[in-house]
Amino acid sequence: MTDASNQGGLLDGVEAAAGISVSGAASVPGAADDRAQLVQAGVPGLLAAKDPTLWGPDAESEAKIRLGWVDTFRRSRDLLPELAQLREELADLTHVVLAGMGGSSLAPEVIAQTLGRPLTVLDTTDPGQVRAALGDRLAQTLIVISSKSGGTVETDSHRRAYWQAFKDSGLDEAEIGRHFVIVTDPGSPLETVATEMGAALLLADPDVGGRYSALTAFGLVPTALAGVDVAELLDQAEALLPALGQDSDNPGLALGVALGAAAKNDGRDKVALIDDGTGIQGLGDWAEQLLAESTGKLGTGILPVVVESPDAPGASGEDVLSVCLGGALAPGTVPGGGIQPHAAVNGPLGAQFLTWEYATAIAGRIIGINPFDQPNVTESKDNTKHILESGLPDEGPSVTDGAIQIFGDVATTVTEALRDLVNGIDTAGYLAVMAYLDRHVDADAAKLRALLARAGQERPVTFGWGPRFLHSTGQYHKGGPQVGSYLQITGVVNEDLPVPGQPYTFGTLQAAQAAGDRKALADRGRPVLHLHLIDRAAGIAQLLAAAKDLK
Ligand SMILES: O=P(O)(O)OC[C@H]1O[C@H](O)[C@H](O)[C@@H](O)[C@@H]1O
Repeated sequence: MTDASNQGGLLDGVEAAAGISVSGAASVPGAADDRAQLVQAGVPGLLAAKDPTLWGPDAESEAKIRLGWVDTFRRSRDLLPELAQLREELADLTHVVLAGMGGSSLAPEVIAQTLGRPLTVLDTTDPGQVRAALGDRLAQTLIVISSKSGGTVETDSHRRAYWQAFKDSGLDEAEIGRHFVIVTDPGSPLETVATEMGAALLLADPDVGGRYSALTAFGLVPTALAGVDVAELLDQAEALLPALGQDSDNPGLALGVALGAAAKNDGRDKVALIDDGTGIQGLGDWAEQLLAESTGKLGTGILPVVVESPDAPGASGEDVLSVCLGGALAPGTVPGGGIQPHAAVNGPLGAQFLTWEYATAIAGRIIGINPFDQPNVTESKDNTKHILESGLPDEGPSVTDGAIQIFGDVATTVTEALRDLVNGIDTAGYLAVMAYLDRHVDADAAKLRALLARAGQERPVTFGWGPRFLHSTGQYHKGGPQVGSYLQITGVVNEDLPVPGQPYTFGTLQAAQAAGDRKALADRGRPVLHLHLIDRAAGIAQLLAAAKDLK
């Protein structure tokens, strides 16, 4: 392993096109050779032309129906007139809520946050968070139900809860239908449901997988309804496409080679996605799903680690490729205040989406996996289904320390349990913090990531809200290298919420999701510490204090 960090103010080698620049990527050891091989095989041009053979015969049938993202911006333009009309017809519904998991909500969240339009994103089963959304400006709410498969349990539960809430508010069925917009793939069960509900229906590009769907109806419908000028994003992607077919001046190729070569040749199989603070908000969370689900399989993969800022713990490390991402810096510049990254990706959001998608497909070819499947995602879902049918596991805490119950015979205090977990992280491993909590009310729980990274002997630490991360890093945890340690945090539910028409509540569903994933991880023999907060605010404060104490 060599130190590819750059100590100067500028990163070596800038590759730029259509406003997007990738700097520094060429300095990754082995990158030049990997790139030469790709160029010799004609890969840049073939990928831009959607050749499904690039990942080998096993991946070919899937790749055939999953490369639409390359030029989906063309087909997405067909949505624009309908979206403009819908926005006009529904102008009185000023509070736009999006219910969707993983690829059906991560891109719209980045788009809305970055372009400054309000969008409430519901990607949780936490009863408090769902209840708060339902209670917020219901009469003015337009709820977008987004699901590619049409069968995702969280999203179906949100649909049911909103329908019931509108009903309880005194609306008749025709009036309720007007508050719903459905986004799904042609032929999905949700398409039929939309018709039955009398909801507006917008169909997505079926040749694009969920995590590559930023510039399809999944990214565009909720954000356009929230007031974003989405045509601009499509223009930015369109401007980039010609460069993606080239062997040089191709930012997507530069980034993909850097990601793949760092993992394959340089032992840097974790990538820190560092928000450079220049205006694109949440892109790391979106790229996290793209990289984790696309590469984390067959015991290999690239672990994305979303890092809050360049000076946050975990932005660098001996097995970490440090990549700054943002919108406003000039090519070759890096943000001040923190580490010098290996690479920086600057440029407009529409082009960022396409660059990262292309780069992920290139990295997938270099590390030898199919970047379009997610073979292990169903495992936790199946466990959850089974638990919902047979009941939650009958287990009690081994000890209660203050506001926190500790499960498993691991330690007598939270500090001790955390210390043991952190000290036990594998040499090449990582710690994943998985919080099944309300990401607004319990937002402070996310501070654990940096605190544990500081205490974690230079090991990468990721943070995910459950069940949202199950649709993102969850695939990597189960399909990637088996070197993870896991901290699962659950919390008391003071006021549960039924899922209308189902025999379970949101609280039970959330607990079953946590238990299902715990089982999937424990079955692999990985260390899983389960802490349950019997008072959420006090428990989070206690956890943060304990994590601070570790150093
Ligand atoms: O859009 P949906 O079909 O509801 O899927 C939402 C998410 O579900 C699964 O977890 C997939 O692994 C994700 O890639 C997907 O984004």
